[in-house]
Amino acid sequence: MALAGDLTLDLVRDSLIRQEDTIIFCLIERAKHPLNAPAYDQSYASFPGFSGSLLQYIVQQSEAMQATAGRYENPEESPFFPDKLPHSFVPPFKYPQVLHPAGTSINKNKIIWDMYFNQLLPLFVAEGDDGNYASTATSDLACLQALSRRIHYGKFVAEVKFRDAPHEYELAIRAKDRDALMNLLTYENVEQMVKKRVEKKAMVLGQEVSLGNDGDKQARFKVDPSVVSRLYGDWIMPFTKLVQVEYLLRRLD
Ligand SMILES: C=C(O[C@@H]1C=C(C(=O)O)C=C[C@H]1O)C(=O)O
Repeated sequence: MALAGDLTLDLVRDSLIRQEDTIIFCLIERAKHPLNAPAYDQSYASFPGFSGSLLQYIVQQSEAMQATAGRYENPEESPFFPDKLPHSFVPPFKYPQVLHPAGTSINKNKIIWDMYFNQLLPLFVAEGDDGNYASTATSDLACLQALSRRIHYGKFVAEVKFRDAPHEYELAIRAKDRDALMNLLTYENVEQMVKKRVEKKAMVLGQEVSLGNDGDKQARFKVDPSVVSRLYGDWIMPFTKLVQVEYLLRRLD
């Protein structure tokens, strides 16, 4: 969603809520396949002129192709391999200038990548190997992009919170007081609601749907709803808040 100048916290929250659906659908798609370890093994395949795993190959090549089609011109998008990107060939679109320009330099994709592969993936995919490595890596890319977009959306969250209470934020920014900024931007009640809502969405969006009588069937979900709640509580929201603090620290530059 492109945000106009009349950015409000409600609009920003609406976008975050819609992005929950995207993230859960992406996880459901990835969970179709087992772990498929060779996709992440550097020694499994060699691509001409490229060193890395099949997954890295798919991510870097896809990002490069999407960059030529203008994906990273949008301030809501952050690439995983920013050093390797070609220029866009499409006519520039006038995205509303909402963020302070220093926001562009914030990119937390390294910690998102590590969290996704080292912590999250083993929690929601089965062990095993079905050989579908290209499709698996494509699903991983979709998950990574959805998580990255959501977490970097913290820049917009921070901007709107700053505009709503500039004096309070300015004091903490000038004192470079990260703890004070964290306290100002944290809403515990919102976070509890988010965790409950994503757990419920994982149940609704990931349920088995059949035409028979479902009443006596044990509920089975394509992705464990408690994992989705944990993903938000342990990683997505803390990382989004980290983006918010880092953005605010640069907001008066
Ligand atoms: C995004 C917000 O800011 C903070 C971060 C949250 C998140 O990442 O979902 C939720 C609540 C706040 O603690 C918000 O207030 O909506």
